[in-house]
Amino acid sequence: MAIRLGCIADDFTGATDLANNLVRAGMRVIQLIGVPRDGAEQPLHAHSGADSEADAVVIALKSRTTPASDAVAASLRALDWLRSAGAEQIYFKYCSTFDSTRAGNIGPVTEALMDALGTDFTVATPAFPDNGRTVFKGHLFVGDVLLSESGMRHHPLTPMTDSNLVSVLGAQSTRPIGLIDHTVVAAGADKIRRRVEALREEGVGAAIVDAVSNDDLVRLGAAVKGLPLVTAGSGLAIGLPANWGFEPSPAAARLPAPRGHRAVISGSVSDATNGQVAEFLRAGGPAFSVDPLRIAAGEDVAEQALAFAAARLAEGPVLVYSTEAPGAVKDVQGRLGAAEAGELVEQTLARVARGLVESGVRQLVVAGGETSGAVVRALGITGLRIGPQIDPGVPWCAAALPGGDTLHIALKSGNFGGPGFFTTSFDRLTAELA
Ligand SMILES: Nc1ncnc2c1ncn2[C@@H]1O[C@H](COP(=O)(O)OP(=O)(O)OP(=O)(O)O)[C@@H](O)[C@H]1O
Ligand SMILES: O=C(O)[C@@H](O)C(=O)CO
Repeated sequence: MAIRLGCIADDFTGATDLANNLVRAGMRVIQLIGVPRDGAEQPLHAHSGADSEADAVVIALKSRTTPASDAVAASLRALDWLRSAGAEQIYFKYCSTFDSTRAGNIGPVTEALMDALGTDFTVATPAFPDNGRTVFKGHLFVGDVLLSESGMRHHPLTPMTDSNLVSVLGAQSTRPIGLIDHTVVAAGADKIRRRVEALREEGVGAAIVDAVSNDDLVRLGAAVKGLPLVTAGSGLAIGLPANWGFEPSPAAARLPAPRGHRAVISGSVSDATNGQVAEFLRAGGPAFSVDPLRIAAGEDVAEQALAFAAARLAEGPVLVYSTEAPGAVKDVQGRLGAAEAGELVEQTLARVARGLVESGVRQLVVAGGETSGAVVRALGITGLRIGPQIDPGVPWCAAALPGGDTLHIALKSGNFGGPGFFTTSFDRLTAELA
């Protein structure tokens, strides 16, 4: 089997977000957790818990905040794998809030991929209008405010204090960065292509592209047909599958029927997840709170959580969460150290995930990018087949557990999902696939 589109994503939940948009536009997609070690021959069904057919493969890396040289090396390994699997075009996926620093990693990875592909031009747009991310005159908006006025300005690792993406990407790149603005994008694919040629002649290496609507992304998608490399958030994915003749079809999202118990593990501390936990508690769902200070004091909190869950799994989804409001998280971080607190919580939630699966959970929602990485690794999952969307950016997926069983799993990025996500996601799975 040869794939059409090969994708490299800089984190786990971001990879699923991209895969979701490709599936919605008609491609069958498999997401791999890291670059497979055994090379291109490795059968994809070993990763996905379903058949091996895929039109696109998304390789999920953890390269958003690593040193730039590590991110480049991992991305080039992923590129090699995707090219040997037949990929005709490469898509580098980063965050819709352009999470990066002056050192990278969006610029360095983009330029390394351009060099390896021998291409002199690419596009860059984090626009994802379905989730409120739009780019206008090169400036990124999150909802109604500029990126630099959004919560992202306080991000601990990648504080985003400049909304002008031409200057943000310029600071991370050796090549000149240009702009394809909304007047060009609105005029259609031919006009965009002509602007690309003009920028190329000026020696521009990459252009930020305005997009304020899905229609803009569809026009851009048509215009970048045949470009060896595109770079974007997940939004551009809605415009690419049509270049190979794919059309939206429920068949692209088909997964095996769900079975087994249901659970939610939440280690995300974002505003959206805090709201989802509050809504689950308000509705009276069974929930166990993981307290990092008790883990640090030596209590076996994972065991306590599993005992709590075992008695309630038959009732419906059980939630195990460490999610707290920013003030409480800061307090814990002040006492334990931010990295140490994160590590303790991730290890505990990963053990809880293993125990829940041993207790028969086969439908699992995980909230938080880092948390998802820890859980997926603990469960020995190496790949996911992408199924139907729950909310923008979050699909259900099927994974093969090491014993051969299928686990339905949804990896929710911290900021995504509606307030009722922790219950509606299961209703959605039943409605779509049962
Ligand atoms: N109560 C808590 N106190 C301190 N740290 C916590 C607490 N709960 C979770 N954490 C840690 O905070 C980090 C949250 O990161 P994670 O990526 O999982 O979620 P997020 O940042 O909200 O989501 P995303 O990255 O998808 O936007 C993890 O390392 C987690 O272990
Ligand atoms: O693009 C986004 O916002 C998400 O897919 C993501 O990358 C979250 O980490």
